[in-house]
Amino acid sequence: MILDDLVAATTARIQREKKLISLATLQQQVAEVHPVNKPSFIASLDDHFGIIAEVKKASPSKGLIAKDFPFLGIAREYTKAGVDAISVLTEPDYFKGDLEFMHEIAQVTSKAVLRKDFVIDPYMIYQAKIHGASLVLLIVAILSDQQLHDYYQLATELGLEVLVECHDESEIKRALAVQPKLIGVNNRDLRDFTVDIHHSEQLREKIPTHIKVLAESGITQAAQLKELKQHGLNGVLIGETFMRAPDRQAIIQQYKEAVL
Ligand SMILES: O=P(O)(O)OC[C@@H](O)[C@@H](O)c1c[nH]c2ccccc12
Repeated sequence: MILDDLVAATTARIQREKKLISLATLQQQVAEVHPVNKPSFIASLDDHFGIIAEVKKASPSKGLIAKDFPFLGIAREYTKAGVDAISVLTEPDYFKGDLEFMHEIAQVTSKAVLRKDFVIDPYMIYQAKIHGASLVLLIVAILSDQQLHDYYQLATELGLEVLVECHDESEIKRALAVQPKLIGVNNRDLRDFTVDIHHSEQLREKIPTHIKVLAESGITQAAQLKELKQHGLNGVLIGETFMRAPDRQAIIQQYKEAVL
C-alpha cells in the first residue's frame, strides 16, 4: 500500500535529516522561535465554513499537478482570496514538496499554515514549528495510539493546532481518544485512490458536534461545499482543483459564496 511506502520513505528521510541537525538542536531552536501571531484556524470555524487551500506540486495519485510551480505567488493568491489557512505539502519523494516552501510561504502570508506531511517522528513537529507552521497534520492510519497521544500533546505544547486525519470509523474511535478539536475525514481511499465525497458526510455523524470536522480531498465543485455544510461539515481542504484553476482568486470567491 502507498501509505507503507510513504512511511518508509519518510522514516529514511528523517534519519538523514537528524544526522544534519540533531533533535537536541531543533529543541533548542524551537525555544527561540518568535511567537506566531497567525489567527487560529480552529477558532475561525466558529463563525463560518472554513476553507484550507493546498499548495501541492504533485501527488502519487495524480502525478505532476503543477508544471509551473510559483509557490509563493500561489500562496499570495490564496491569501488575497481570503482562505482560512494554507496547507503546504512538505513531503519530497511522492508530492515534490519541501519544508523550505512552507518556511517561505509562512513568511508571506497572514493566514494559518498547515504542515502537510506524514508525521511519524516528534522531530517533524519541532521542524513544523521552527519553519512557521501553525497547524500540523497527524494521520491516524500511520500512528500507534501511543504515538497519536504523544504527538498530539507535543504539538499542543508547542502552540500548534492539530488536524487529526481519519479514513474510517475505527480510526475515528482512535482519534476521539485524544479529545481532538479538529478532525479531517479523507475522502480519498489511499489503498486504491478512489474518492467519494459522501464519505465525509457519513462519517460526520460518528463525531460529536462540538468537534470541528473538515472534508478532505476530491472536491471539484462549489455546490459540493453547500452540501457538505448541510451535512454538518465545518470546512474543506482543497488542493488539486485550486492548483489547476486558471484564476485562483475567482474560483475561491465562487466557493466562498456557495457557503455564505
Ligand atoms: O488535491 P485534493 O484532492 O483536493 O486533496 C487535498 C488534500 O486533501 C490531500 O492532498 C491530502 C489529504 N490527506 C493527505 C495526507 C497527506 C498528503 C496529502 C493529503
